[in-house]
Amino acid sequence: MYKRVLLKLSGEALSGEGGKGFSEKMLTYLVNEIQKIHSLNIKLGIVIGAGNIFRGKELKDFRIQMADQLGMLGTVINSLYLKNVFEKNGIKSIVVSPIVNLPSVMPLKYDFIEQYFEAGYIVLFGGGTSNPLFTTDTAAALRAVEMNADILVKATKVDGIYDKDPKLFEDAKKYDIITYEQAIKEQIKVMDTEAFSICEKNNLSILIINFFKEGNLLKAVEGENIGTKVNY
Ligand SMILES: Nc1ncnc2c1ncn2[C@@H]1O[C@H](COP(=O)(O)OP(=O)(O)O)[C@@H](O)[C@H]1O
Ligand SMILES: O=c1ccn([C@@H]2O[C@H](COP(=O)(O)OP(=O)(O)O)[C@@H](O)[C@H]2O)c(=O)[nH]1
Repeated sequence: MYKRVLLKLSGEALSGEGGKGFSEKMLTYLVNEIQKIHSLNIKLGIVIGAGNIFRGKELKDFRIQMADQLGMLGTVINSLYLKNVFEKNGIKSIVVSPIVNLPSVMPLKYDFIEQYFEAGYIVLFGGGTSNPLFTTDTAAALRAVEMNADILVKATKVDGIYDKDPKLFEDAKKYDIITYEQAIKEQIKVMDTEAFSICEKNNLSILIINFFKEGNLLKAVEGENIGTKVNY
């Protein structure tokens, strides 16, 4: 079983696949999935995207630098939203972010983060990398290395990495394991090259799983053979 986990969730984990905003049904599902792993006493960090609010590249009339700042703020909104939902369900969490100064957002300080983990809090890392032109996949890689995670779990909408996009090609074949070298060479789109590269350089594996299949998150954390593992 993994003991220190960084979980990357798409903003769509809050809205449902392809949706915008927040869905009660999805939030209930998410809390149930998180509760299953939280009870295992693992140190859990979460990076949440903002696809349910803004993705920079979707804002066509904006300069990308501006659009991406909206996206980053969206990740803080989602983190705070999630903190409140967790609180209502008896799960302790704390939002940390380098990009905003709000009463419920703590600064990103390594020593404090360790203390939050020790005290049983889930740490929600908001604000992405704090730079435009990146995505929350890269932020997840960065925070995973910073929190010394033993796995980065990207919980997304496909069952793992395939030889081609499974949403477009019915005959796509799934890999159980793939190396970073292969993932980068084949330009696998399920995660950014920057994220692959950060994890490779820091000897951290990534596990890609389908978030929308009940029980998958628990299986992933328990080390079951699901999804696709990207190894260094
Ligand atoms: N080779 C591939 N294997 C798996 N998924 C792929 C591949 N190429 C493209 N994709 C697409 O990547 C998507 C997941 O990436 P992304 O949209 O960035 O997820 P998220 O919003 O969870 O960060 C999947 O929905 C899938 O359609
Ligand atoms: O380091 C970062 C992380 C995110 N973003 C912006 O925030 C948006 C939301 O993140 P992402 O697209 O990764 O969300 P997801 O698809 O995971 O919901 C991105 O599209 C970018 O516009 C950014 O500029 N820098």
